[in-house]
Amino acid sequence: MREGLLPATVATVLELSTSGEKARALTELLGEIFDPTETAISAFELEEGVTTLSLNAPWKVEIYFANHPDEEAVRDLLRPIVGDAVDTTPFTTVNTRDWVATSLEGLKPVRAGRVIVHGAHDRDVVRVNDVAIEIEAALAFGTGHHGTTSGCLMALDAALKKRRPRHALDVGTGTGILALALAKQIKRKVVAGDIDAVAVEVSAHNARLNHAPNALDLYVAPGLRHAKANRPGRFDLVFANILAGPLRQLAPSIARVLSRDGTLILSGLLAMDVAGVASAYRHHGIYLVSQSLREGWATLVMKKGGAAPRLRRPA
Ligand SMILES: C[S@@+](CC[C@H](N)C(=O)[O-])C[C@H]1O[C@@H](n2cnc3c(N)ncnc32)[C@H](O)[C@@H]1O
Repeated sequence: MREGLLPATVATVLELSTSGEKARALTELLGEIFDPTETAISAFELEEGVTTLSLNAPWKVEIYFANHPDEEAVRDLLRPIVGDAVDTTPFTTVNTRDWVATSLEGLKPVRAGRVIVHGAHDRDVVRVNDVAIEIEAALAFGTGHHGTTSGCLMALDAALKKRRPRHALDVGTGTGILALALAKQIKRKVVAGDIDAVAVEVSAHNARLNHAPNALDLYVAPGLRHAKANRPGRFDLVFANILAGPLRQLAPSIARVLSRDGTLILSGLLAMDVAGVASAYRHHGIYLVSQSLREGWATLVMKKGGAAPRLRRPA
Protein backbone atom coordinates (compact mmCIF):
# COMPACT_ATOMS: atom_id res chain seq x y z
CA MET A 1 0.00 0.00 0.00
CA ARG A 2 1.38 3.42 -0.95
CA GLU A 3 2.64 5.39 2.05
CA GLY A 4 0.29 8.25 2.77
CA LEU A 5 -2.77 6.76 1.08
CA LEU A 6 -3.95 5.56 4.44
CA PRO A 7 -3.08 7.74 7.42
CA ALA A 8 -2.32 5.87 10.65
CA THR A 9 -5.49 6.71 12.54
CA VAL A 10 -7.38 5.33 15.47
CA ALA A 11 -11.11 5.22 14.78
CA THR A 12 -13.91 4.68 17.28
CA VAL A 13 -16.36 1.87 16.53
CA LEU A 14 -19.84 1.14 17.81
CA GLU A 15 -21.13 -2.31 16.83
CA LEU A 16 -24.85 -2.93 17.21
CA SER A 17 -26.95 -6.03 16.63
CA THR A 18 -30.46 -5.16 15.62
CA SER A 19 -33.35 -6.03 13.28
CA GLY A 20 -33.33 -5.32 9.54
CA GLU A 21 -35.94 -2.60 9.91
CA LYS A 22 -34.01 -0.83 12.69
CA ALA A 23 -30.72 -1.22 10.79
CA ARG A 24 -32.30 0.52 7.82
CA ALA A 25 -33.63 3.34 10.02
CA LEU A 26 -30.14 3.71 11.55
CA THR A 27 -28.40 4.10 8.21
CA GLU A 28 -30.93 6.69 7.08
CA LEU A 29 -30.58 8.63 10.35
CA LEU A 30 -26.77 8.53 10.28
CA GLY A 31 -26.74 9.61 6.64
CA GLU A 32 -28.80 12.67 7.56
CA ILE A 33 -27.21 13.67 10.86
CA PHE A 34 -23.47 13.09 10.58
CA ASP A 35 -20.85 14.46 8.23
CA PRO A 36 -20.08 11.43 6.01
CA THR A 37 -16.37 12.26 5.99
CA GLU A 38 -16.38 11.86 9.80
CA THR A 39 -18.67 8.86 10.15
CA ALA A 40 -18.94 5.68 8.13
CA ILE A 41 -21.25 2.72 8.37
CA SER A 42 -18.89 -0.03 7.36
CA ALA A 43 -20.96 -3.13 7.89
CA PHE A 44 -24.67 -3.40 7.42
CA GLU A 45 -25.24 -7.07 6.95
CA LEU A 46 -27.04 -10.14 8.18
CA GLU A 47 -25.44 -11.63 11.29
CA GLU A 48 -23.21 -14.62 10.50
CA GLY A 49 -25.15 -17.84 10.04
CA VAL A 50 -28.47 -16.10 9.29
CA THR A 51 -29.75 -17.09 5.87
CA THR A 52 -33.37 -15.94 5.85
CA LEU A 53 -33.81 -12.32 4.91
CA SER A 54 -36.60 -10.67 6.82
CA LEU A 55 -37.23 -7.41 8.61
CA ASN A 56 -36.89 -9.24 11.90
CA ALA A 57 -33.69 -11.11 11.03
CA PRO A 58 -30.67 -10.03 13.12
CA TRP A 59 -28.41 -7.53 11.36
CA LYS A 60 -25.02 -6.18 12.36
CA VAL A 61 -24.30 -2.47 11.99
CA GLU A 62 -20.77 -1.15 12.60
CA ILE A 63 -20.50 2.61 12.85
CA TYR A 64 -17.01 4.13 12.50
CA PHE A 65 -16.21 7.60 13.80
CA ALA A 66 -13.07 9.32 12.50
CA ASN A 67 -12.88 11.35 15.72
CA HIS A 68 -14.00 10.11 19.11
CA PRO A 69 -17.61 11.32 19.41
CA ASP A 70 -19.55 12.56 22.41
CA GLU A 71 -20.71 9.08 23.50
CA GLU A 72 -23.76 10.27 25.40
CA ALA A 73 -24.93 12.43 22.47
CA VAL A 74 -24.61 9.44 20.12
CA ARG A 75 -26.51 7.17 22.54
CA ASP A 76 -29.28 9.78 22.86
CA LEU A 77 -29.59 9.92 19.07
CA LEU A 78 -29.67 6.17 18.53
CA ARG A 79 -31.80 5.16 21.55
CA PRO A 80 -35.16 6.00 19.89
CA ILE A 81 -34.28 3.46 17.15
CA VAL A 82 -32.38 0.65 18.86
CA GLY A 83 -33.66 1.14 22.41
CA ASP A 84 -31.70 0.59 25.63
CA ALA A 85 -29.29 -1.83 23.90
CA VAL A 86 -27.21 1.19 22.96
CA ASP A 87 -26.59 1.95 26.66
CA THR A 88 -24.79 -1.34 27.28
CA THR A 89 -22.84 -1.47 24.00
CA PRO A 90 -19.29 -0.18 24.50
CA PHE A 91 -17.51 2.17 22.10
CA THR A 92 -14.25 0.46 21.07
CA THR A 93 -11.25 1.66 19.07
CA VAL A 94 -9.40 0.24 16.08
CA ASN A 95 -6.16 1.22 14.37
CA THR A 96 -7.46 1.74 10.86
CA ARG A 97 -4.18 1.01 9.11
CA ASP A 98 -3.79 -2.39 10.85
CA TRP A 99 -7.46 -3.14 10.37
CA VAL A 100 -7.45 -2.38 6.63
CA ALA A 101 -4.20 -4.31 6.02
CA THR A 102 -5.58 -7.35 7.86
CA SER A 103 -8.91 -7.25 6.11
CA LEU A 104 -7.30 -6.91 2.65
CA GLU A 105 -5.00 -9.90 3.18
CA GLY A 106 -7.94 -12.27 3.52
CA LEU A 107 -9.78 -11.04 0.44
CA LYS A 108 -10.14 -13.41 -2.48
CA PRO A 109 -10.45 -12.17 -6.08
CA VAL A 110 -13.97 -11.49 -7.33
CA ARG A 111 -15.15 -12.45 -10.82
CA ALA A 112 -18.11 -10.64 -12.38
CA GLY A 113 -18.55 -11.42 -16.08
CA ARG A 114 -15.32 -10.48 -17.88
CA VAL A 115 -14.06 -8.47 -14.92
CA ILE A 116 -11.83 -9.85 -12.18
CA VAL A 117 -11.12 -7.63 -9.19
CA HIS A 118 -8.04 -8.57 -7.19
CA GLY A 119 -5.47 -7.22 -4.76
CA ALA A 120 -1.68 -7.02 -5.02
CA HIS A 121 -1.41 -10.47 -3.38
CA ASP A 122 -3.50 -12.11 -6.14
CA ARG A 123 -2.03 -10.87 -9.44
CA ASP A 124 -1.30 -14.45 -10.56
CA VAL A 125 -5.01 -15.36 -10.84
CA VAL A 126 -5.56 -13.09 -13.85
CA ARG A 127 -6.23 -14.96 -17.15
CA VAL A 128 -5.47 -13.74 -20.67
CA ASN A 129 -8.96 -12.49 -21.58
CA ASP A 130 -9.85 -11.06 -18.18
CA VAL A 131 -10.51 -7.38 -17.64
CA ALA A 132 -8.38 -7.18 -14.51
CA ILE A 133 -8.84 -4.41 -11.94
CA GLU A 134 -6.43 -4.16 -9.02
CA ILE A 135 -7.94 -2.36 -6.04
CA GLU A 136 -6.39 -0.90 -2.91
CA ALA A 137 -9.45 0.10 -0.95
CA ALA A 138 -7.74 1.81 2.02
CA LEU A 139 -10.65 3.53 3.77
CA ALA A 140 -12.93 3.68 0.72
CA PHE A 141 -15.78 1.29 -0.10
CA GLY A 142 -15.58 -1.02 -3.10
CA THR A 143 -13.45 -4.18 -3.26
CA GLY A 144 -16.08 -6.09 -5.27
CA HIS A 145 -16.99 -8.37 -2.37
CA HIS A 146 -20.14 -6.59 -1.30
CA GLY A 147 -23.37 -7.69 -3.01
CA THR A 148 -24.05 -4.14 -4.21
CA THR A 149 -20.71 -3.75 -6.03
CA SER A 150 -20.76 -7.23 -7.56
CA GLY A 151 -24.42 -6.67 -8.54
CA CYS A 152 -23.39 -3.49 -10.40
CA LEU A 153 -20.44 -5.26 -12.07
CA MET A 154 -22.75 -8.05 -13.31
CA ALA A 155 -25.30 -5.49 -14.54
CA LEU A 156 -22.48 -3.66 -16.34
CA ASP A 157 -21.34 -6.88 -18.01
CA ALA A 158 -24.86 -7.47 -19.34
CA ALA A 159 -25.27 -3.82 -20.45
CA LEU A 160 -21.98 -3.85 -22.38
CA LYS A 161 -23.14 -6.87 -24.38
CA LYS A 162 -25.99 -4.71 -25.74
CA ARG A 163 -24.34 -1.31 -26.16
CA ARG A 164 -21.09 0.43 -25.33
CA PRO A 165 -21.66 3.80 -23.68
CA ARG A 166 -19.73 6.85 -24.84
CA HIS A 167 -20.19 9.07 -21.80
CA ALA A 168 -20.62 7.55 -18.35
CA LEU A 169 -21.00 8.84 -14.80
CA ASP A 170 -20.40 7.03 -11.49
CA VAL A 171 -22.06 8.74 -8.51
CA GLY A 172 -20.53 7.64 -5.18
CA THR A 173 -17.47 6.03 -6.77
CA GLY A 174 -15.78 4.83 -3.53
CA THR A 175 -12.56 3.10 -4.65
CA GLY A 176 -13.44 3.90 -8.29
CA ILE A 177 -14.07 0.21 -8.93
CA LEU A 178 -17.14 0.52 -11.20
CA ALA A 179 -15.78 3.49 -13.14
CA LEU A 180 -12.45 1.73 -13.68
CA ALA A 181 -14.14 -1.52 -14.77
CA LEU A 182 -16.10 0.48 -17.34
CA ALA A 183 -13.28 2.79 -18.48
CA LYS A 184 -11.01 -0.19 -19.12
CA GLN A 185 -13.62 -1.80 -21.37
CA ILE A 186 -14.82 1.20 -23.35
CA LYS A 187 -11.37 2.83 -23.41
CA ARG A 188 -12.91 6.21 -22.61
CA LYS A 189 -12.75 8.50 -19.60
CA VAL A 190 -15.54 8.05 -17.03
CA VAL A 191 -16.74 10.92 -14.84
CA ALA A 192 -16.73 9.75 -11.21
CA GLY A 193 -17.54 11.63 -8.01
CA ASP A 194 -17.88 11.08 -4.30
CA ILE A 195 -18.96 13.17 -1.35
CA ASP A 196 -15.86 11.87 0.46
CA ALA A 197 -12.54 13.45 -0.57
CA VAL A 198 -10.64 10.41 0.77
CA ALA A 199 -12.58 8.14 -1.61
CA VAL A 200 -11.69 10.38 -4.54
CA GLU A 201 -8.01 10.25 -3.56
CA VAL A 202 -8.22 6.46 -3.34
CA SER A 203 -9.89 6.33 -6.80
CA ALA A 204 -7.09 8.43 -8.32
CA HIS A 205 -4.56 6.08 -6.72
CA ASN A 206 -6.38 3.02 -8.12
CA ALA A 207 -6.45 4.56 -11.61
CA ARG A 208 -2.65 4.91 -11.45
CA LEU A 209 -2.30 1.41 -10.01
CA ASN A 210 -4.16 0.09 -13.07
CA HIS A 211 -1.89 1.98 -15.49
CA ALA A 212 -4.81 4.20 -16.44
CA PRO A 213 -4.02 7.50 -14.69
CA ASN A 214 -6.37 9.43 -16.98
CA ALA A 215 -9.28 6.95 -16.98
CA LEU A 216 -11.32 8.82 -14.37
CA ASP A 217 -12.51 12.42 -14.48
CA LEU A 218 -12.89 12.83 -10.70
CA TYR A 219 -14.79 15.33 -8.56
CA VAL A 220 -15.60 15.76 -4.87
CA ALA A 221 -19.22 16.82 -4.24
CA PRO A 222 -22.53 15.40 -3.02
CA GLY A 223 -24.57 13.76 -5.75
CA LEU A 224 -24.24 15.51 -9.12
CA ARG A 225 -23.45 18.94 -7.67
CA HIS A 226 -20.39 19.53 -9.83
CA ALA A 227 -20.02 20.93 -13.34
CA LYS A 228 -18.47 17.63 -14.54
CA ALA A 229 -21.63 15.71 -13.62
CA ASN A 230 -24.35 18.31 -14.07
CA ARG A 231 -24.58 18.12 -17.89
CA PRO A 232 -28.16 17.70 -19.19
CA GLY A 233 -28.66 14.70 -21.48
CA ARG A 234 -24.93 13.96 -21.50
CA PHE A 235 -24.55 10.48 -20.05
CA ASP A 236 -25.70 7.25 -21.70
CA LEU A 237 -24.73 5.20 -18.64
CA VAL A 238 -24.99 6.23 -14.98
CA PHE A 239 -24.09 4.17 -11.89
CA ALA A 240 -25.18 5.09 -8.37
CA ASN A 241 -24.47 2.60 -5.60
CA ILE A 242 -25.65 4.58 -2.57
CA LEU A 243 -28.36 3.99 0.05
CA ALA A 244 -32.09 4.09 -0.74
CA GLY A 245 -32.70 7.56 0.75
CA PRO A 246 -30.06 9.41 -1.32
CA LEU A 247 -31.05 7.37 -4.40
CA ARG A 248 -34.63 8.66 -4.14
CA GLN A 249 -33.40 12.23 -3.63
CA LEU A 250 -31.07 12.00 -6.64
CA ALA A 251 -33.84 10.89 -9.05
CA PRO A 252 -34.51 14.36 -10.62
CA SER A 253 -30.79 15.17 -11.07
CA ILE A 254 -29.96 11.77 -12.54
CA ALA A 255 -32.99 11.96 -14.85
CA ARG A 256 -31.76 15.33 -16.12
CA VAL A 257 -28.28 14.13 -17.08
CA LEU A 258 -29.23 10.68 -18.43
CA SER A 259 -29.62 10.67 -22.23
CA ARG A 260 -32.73 9.29 -23.93
CA ASP A 261 -32.42 5.47 -24.00
CA GLY A 262 -29.62 5.82 -21.45
CA THR A 263 -29.01 3.03 -18.92
CA LEU A 264 -29.08 3.58 -15.17
CA ILE A 265 -27.61 1.00 -12.78
CA LEU A 266 -28.61 1.52 -9.15
CA SER A 267 -27.64 -0.41 -6.04
CA GLY A 268 -27.21 0.10 -2.32
CA LEU A 269 -30.87 -0.48 -1.60
CA LEU A 270 -32.46 -3.38 0.21
CA ALA A 271 -35.04 -5.60 -1.47
CA MET A 272 -37.75 -3.95 0.63
CA ASP A 273 -36.84 -0.51 -0.83
CA VAL A 274 -37.05 -1.48 -4.53
CA ALA A 275 -40.67 -0.32 -5.04
CA GLY A 276 -40.06 3.12 -3.47
CA VAL A 277 -36.85 3.78 -5.39
CA ALA A 278 -38.27 2.51 -8.72
CA SER A 279 -41.32 4.73 -8.26
CA ALA A 280 -39.14 7.84 -7.63
CA TYR A 281 -37.41 7.27 -11.00
CA ARG A 282 -40.60 6.31 -12.86
CA HIS A 283 -41.89 9.82 -12.10
CA HIS A 284 -38.99 11.11 -14.18
CA GLY A 285 -39.48 8.75 -17.14
CA ILE A 286 -36.92 6.12 -16.07
CA TYR A 287 -38.26 2.57 -16.02
CA LEU A 288 -37.14 -0.58 -14.28
CA VAL A 289 -35.94 -3.19 -16.79
CA SER A 290 -34.51 -5.86 -14.49
CA GLN A 291 -33.42 -6.41 -10.93
CA SER A 292 -31.19 -8.89 -9.11
CA LEU A 293 -30.68 -9.66 -5.45
CA ARG A 294 -27.41 -10.50 -3.67
CA GLU A 295 -27.27 -11.04 0.09
CA GLY A 296 -30.45 -9.02 0.48
CA TRP A 297 -29.17 -6.08 -1.59
CA ALA A 298 -30.93 -5.19 -4.82
CA THR A 299 -29.35 -3.97 -8.06
CA LEU A 300 -31.70 -2.28 -10.53
CA VAL A 301 -31.16 -1.80 -14.25
CA MET A 302 -33.32 1.03 -15.58
CA LYS A 303 -33.85 2.80 -18.93
CA LYS A 304 -34.88 6.32 -19.72
CA GLY A 305 -37.65 6.98 -22.21
CA GLY A 306 -40.19 5.01 -24.22
CA ALA A 307 -43.10 3.16 -22.71
CA ALA A 308 -42.75 1.39 -19.38
CA PRO A 309 -41.33 -2.05 -20.29
CA ARG A 310 -42.68 -5.27 -18.83
CA LEU A 311 -40.69 -6.17 -15.77
CA ARG A 312 -38.69 -9.40 -15.79
CA ARG A 313 -38.73 -11.55 -12.69
CA PRO A 314 -35.78 -11.05 -10.29
CA ALA A 315 -32.80 -13.31 -11.08
C1 LIG B 1 -21.72 1.81 -1.21
S1 LIG B 1 -20.38 2.83 -1.61
C2 LIG B 1 -20.20 2.45 -3.35
C3 LIG B 1 -18.78 2.49 -3.82
C4 LIG B 1 -18.57 1.91 -5.23
N1 LIG B 1 -19.28 2.69 -6.22
C5 LIG B 1 -19.04 0.47 -5.30
O1 LIG B 1 -19.97 0.18 -6.05
O2 LIG B 1 -18.47 -0.36 -4.59
C6 LIG B 1 -21.17 4.40 -1.64
C7 LIG B 1 -20.24 5.56 -1.89
O3 LIG B 1 -21.06 6.71 -2.10
C8 LIG B 1 -20.55 7.82 -1.39
N2 LIG B 1 -21.71 8.69 -1.11
C9 LIG B 1 -22.65 8.56 -0.14
N3 LIG B 1 -23.58 9.52 -0.27
C10 LIG B 1 -23.22 10.27 -1.35
C11 LIG B 1 -23.78 11.39 -2.00
N4 LIG B 1 -24.89 11.97 -1.58
N5 LIG B 1 -23.14 11.89 -3.08
C12 LIG B 1 -22.01 11.31 -3.55
N6 LIG B 1 -21.43 10.25 -2.96
C13 LIG B 1 -22.03 9.72 -1.89
C14 LIG B 1 -19.87 7.22 -0.18
O4 LIG B 1 -18.86 8.10 0.31
C15 LIG B 1 -19.31 5.93 -0.74
O5 LIG B 1 -18.00 6.10 -1.23
